[in-house]
Amino acid sequence: MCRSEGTISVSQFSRGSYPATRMRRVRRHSWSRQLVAESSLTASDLIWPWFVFDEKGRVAVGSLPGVERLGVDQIARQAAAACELGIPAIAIFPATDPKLKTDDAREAVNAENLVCRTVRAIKAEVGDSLGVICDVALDPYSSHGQDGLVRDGYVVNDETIEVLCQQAIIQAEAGCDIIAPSDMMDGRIGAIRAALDGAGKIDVQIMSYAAKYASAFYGPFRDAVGSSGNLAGGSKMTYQQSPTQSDEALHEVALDLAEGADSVMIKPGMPYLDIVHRVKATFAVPTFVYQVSGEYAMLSAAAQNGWLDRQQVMMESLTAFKRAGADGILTYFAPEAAEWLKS
Ligand SMILES: NCc1[nH]cc(CCC(=O)O)c1CC(=O)O
Ligand SMILES: [Mg+2]
Repeated sequence: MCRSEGTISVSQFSRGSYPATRMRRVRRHSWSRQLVAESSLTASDLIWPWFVFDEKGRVAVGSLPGVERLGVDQIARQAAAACELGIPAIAIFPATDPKLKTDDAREAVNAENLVCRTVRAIKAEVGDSLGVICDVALDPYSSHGQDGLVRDGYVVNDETIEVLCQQAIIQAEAGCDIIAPSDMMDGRIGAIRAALDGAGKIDVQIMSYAAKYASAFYGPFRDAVGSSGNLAGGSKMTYQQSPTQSDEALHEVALDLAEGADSVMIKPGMPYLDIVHRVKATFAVPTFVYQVSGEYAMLSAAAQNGWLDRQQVMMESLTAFKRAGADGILTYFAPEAAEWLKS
C-alpha cells in the first residue's frame, strides 16, 4: 500500500479497495487473448453434411440458405473442394426420388441407391483423403417418413434393425468409412457391429447418434431430403429422446459404447450443450455434436435480416461446441467456417 502526503482524496481512499486481480489485463490485447485461449476451432474439427439428389447440377434448399442439393455430376468437384478446405470428413444425406419411397423403405438396401453411388464417386475422386460418413435410418426412403418400419402405427424396433444392418453393409461395401446410425432403435449398434464384422468390414467405424432428441430443429433437413411431406406431422417421440432428459442421454451413450460404438454424437447442438459437456466429461470418448438444420436456418435468417453478424455468430457457435467438449462438429457452416479459418 503506498502512502502519499496531503489530504485524502477520493481516489487515494478508494485505491485500497481496487481489485488485486484484474481479469481484464489478459483481455486487453489480441495476442494475449489468443495466448490464454482454452478452446480453438480448426477446419479439422468440421464435418460437412451434403444433400444429394438423382439429377444433374445443383438446386438450392429453400429453408437452408447457401445449402444446395448436389447432383451426381457435382460430387467429384465437391469432394475436391472439401479436401482443399482441409475438412476431414463429409456426411451424405439423400433426397430420394418420391417414386422410390415405400412402406418398407426397400430402396435403403439397394446397393445401387443414390448414397452408394455417391460414396463410390467420392472414393474414385479422392480415395482415403476424405472420410465418408453415411447415415443409417429409413426416413429418406420410407413413404411414412419414419426412421423405422411401422406396424399398427408403431415404429417397431427389432424388425427395423434387420433392415438397418443390411443398409449398413451395402454402404460399407460401397466404401463408406463411418456408419452413423441416426435411428435411435435400441440395440442397433451391437447388431450393426456384428453385421459389419460378419461382412468382413471390421475397420469400418460406427459413429452412433447416441443422444438424439425429438426436436423441432430438424424441420429444414426434412425439407432438404423431402421427408417432411411423408411424415405429415407425425412424431418421432416414441424413439427419439424427450427434451426433458439429461441422465437418460448418459444411459444411451453407455449402451452404445458397450455395444461397440467408436464415437458418439449429440443432436441437436446449441440447445443441448449441457449434454455435450456431460457426455464428454463422463465417458472421455470421441464426442461429436450436430449443429442441425434449424440452428443453421435461424442464424442464417437473422443474418439475412441484418439482425446478427453471420460470420461472428457462426464462429461463436462453433467455438461454443468446442468449449463444451465436442471433438468435432457436423455443421452446414463447414465450408464457410473452413474458408474463414484459412484467411
Ligand atoms: N434419421 C434422420 C435424420 N438424420 C439427420 C437428421 C436431422 C439433421 C438436421 O436437422 O440437420 C434427421 C432428421 C430426423 O431425425 O427427423
Ligand atoms: Mg440408444
